[in-house]
This record gives sequence, C-alpha cells and structure tokens, in this order.
Amino acid sequence: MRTYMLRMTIDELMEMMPWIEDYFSSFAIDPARFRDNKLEELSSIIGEDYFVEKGSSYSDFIEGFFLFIEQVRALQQESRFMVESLTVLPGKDKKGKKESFLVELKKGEVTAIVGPTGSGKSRLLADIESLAQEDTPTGRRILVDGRSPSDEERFSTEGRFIAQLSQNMNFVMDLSVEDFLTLHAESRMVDEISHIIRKIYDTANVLAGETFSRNTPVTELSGGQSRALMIADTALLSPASVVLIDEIENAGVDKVRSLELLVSNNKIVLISTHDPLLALSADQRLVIKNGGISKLLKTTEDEKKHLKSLEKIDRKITLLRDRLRTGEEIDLSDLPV
Ligand SMILES: Nc1ncnc2c1ncn2[C@@H]1O[C@H](COP(=O)(O)OP(=O)(O)OP(=O)(O)O)[C@@H](O)[C@H]1O
Repeated sequence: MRTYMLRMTIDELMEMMPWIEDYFSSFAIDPARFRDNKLEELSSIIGEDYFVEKGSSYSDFIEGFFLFIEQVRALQQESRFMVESLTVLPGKDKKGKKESFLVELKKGEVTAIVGPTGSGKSRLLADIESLAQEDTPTGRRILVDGRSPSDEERFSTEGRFIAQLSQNMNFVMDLSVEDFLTLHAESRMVDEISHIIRKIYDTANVLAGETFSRNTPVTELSGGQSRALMIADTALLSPASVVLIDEIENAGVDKVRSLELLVSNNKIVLISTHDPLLALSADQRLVIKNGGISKLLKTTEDEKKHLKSLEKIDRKITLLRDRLRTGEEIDLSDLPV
C-alpha cells in the first residue's frame, strides 16, 4: 500500500483523502503547488534542505504521513462505533399478533430480557444482533440512532458496533492470553498497551474467581475463565457500544460485577436472564411472552431497595455451590429461610 501511494500524484491522494491537506500544512507545504507530482518525487522537488530547515527530514515527513493516515482512519473507524440509541419497532408474536409498542434503548442503560423458557428472549437478542429489517420470524425492525442501518452496518464483519457474549465462548486460536490481548490492543491502536492488557487480565481474574496466568493458552481456559476474559475485553477494549449477553448466570463468573463493569463504560447493554438478581440490577426489563414483547417495566425504587437482601441470598447460594463443587458437606442451617 505504501509503495502504491508513493507512486500516486498529490492530486490523486487529495481526491482519495482530502484531509491530508492538514498534514501538508503542518510542514507549510501547499499541496496544490505539487498536484501533478508523485509523492515520492517531493524529496527531489522540494529538496532535503527544506525539511532540515523545519527540523525534520524527508524520511520523517513520509513516515509521519503514513502514521497520520493510519490515525485518521482509526478515528473514522472509532466514530462508526458510537451509537446513542437503538429502537425496536413492533413485530409479531408467535401467533402473528402485533406487538403493541416500540422500545427505545439508550446509551448507559441496562435492559434485562425476561420470560419463560422458549418465549423468545434469544430471538430478540438475535434480532438486535442482526439489525433485523422485517427479515426474521418476528418481523421486527431495528433502527440505529433513529435511522435504518446501512447494508455495511448490517453485513460487514469488520467494524461491528455490536458485541455478543453468548453462552458458549470457544477460542479457536492457539495463542496465550497475553498474545491474544496484545493482538487485540494493537489492532485497536491503543496507547499504553501493557497497561490496558494488565487491567483486562486482572479484571478477568477477579470475574472468573478461578485464576489463570497470562501464559495460559486461550484454548485451555475453562468456560467461566473464557467468558470472564471476553467480558473484561469487551468492557475495557472493545469499541462496541452495544453489548448483548445471553444468560451470564450460568457462566461461572461474578455476574453483578460483570454487569457493573459493562455499564460503567457507557454502553447499551441487553441481558437475557432467568436470574432475579440480574433482572432487578437492570434499569428496566422487557417481558417476553409467546414470542412478543408484552411489557416494559422500569425497575422501581422498592425493587431496588430489595436488591441488597437479594445479593445476600445470592452470595449464600454461590457459597453453597462452591462448597458442593469442592466436595464439602453442607450445613443447611446456614441458609436463610
Ligand atoms: N415472534 C416470533 N415468531 C416466530 N418464532 C419465534 C418468535 N419468537 C421466538 N420464536 C422462535 O421460538 C423459539 C424459541 O425462542 P428462543 O430460543 O428465543 O427462546 P428463549 O426465551 O431464549 O428460551 P430459553 O430461556 O430456553 O433460552 C426459537 O426457535 C425462536 O426463533
């Protein structure tokens, strides 16, 4: 790509990337004067002395030029991930009855999706994930920031602004945890890669409970550890502004902390759950009945008040589960009635 660009004329480059004018200006070069010259000819036309006078050199100028292009493109990419709201326009339930209201999901909000087994919770997540346009069994349409999504937003595998954490997360790459995170951080062009990797790694270990090392191959992580790693990675490094979670409660991770972590990063979070603690930790819950959205309930102040005691009960159940897992005998008199 570099060689190709070096052989392009300034005019051709400007047509492709008008914003490179700013880079030329920072060297007090007017690109219009060199419009028919190739980029690689600038050294001989302008002369090395000119760049030395500016406290630089031609090779620094060229290096900086390509770095500038990379950074602007990364910024452009980043802004495509910023989503303020999603709107779910009414579709039909399993009997063909129209849903009676639309749902708007906003940045920084957590919405739980509740309903009996088989009622259509995962279907709603799948509709959002695919940005459905009346082309799924529900006939729902999803709007992004109030508009229809472009084909690129719907079908491109790169640059998705939606991340999905499903029940089974299996890695296929043969990389260590450290290499996996480095690769991801490099592709995001973040500064201070080692700092962010440490943060994700530490967070994942807290969420998983069962610790793993940075050298562990990702393929050897347990189900809970993989999920914890992906949750920490999604919260701290992924640019995705919409996070869809399918039944985190079965993942063997600290579910409440996971949710807090995702929310504190100002994303739109949807979580399908049968867990009362998670459902009531959300700002609102969508009730699914027979394939259709039947209610949208805001979490009441009263419900929030009960969260603390629910957390206590949940901690006891978790403790009980851990003791059973490690083969201990259980004293049930310890449990609340
Ligand atoms: N509105 C609808 N119209 C037609 N089919 C639907 C509709 N909603 C859901 N379904 C279908 O019903 C089946 C069960 O739905 P789904 O898997 O989403 O249930 P669920 O609530 O996630 O269940 P579980 O709690 O067991 O995970 C799926 O095949 C899904 O495609």
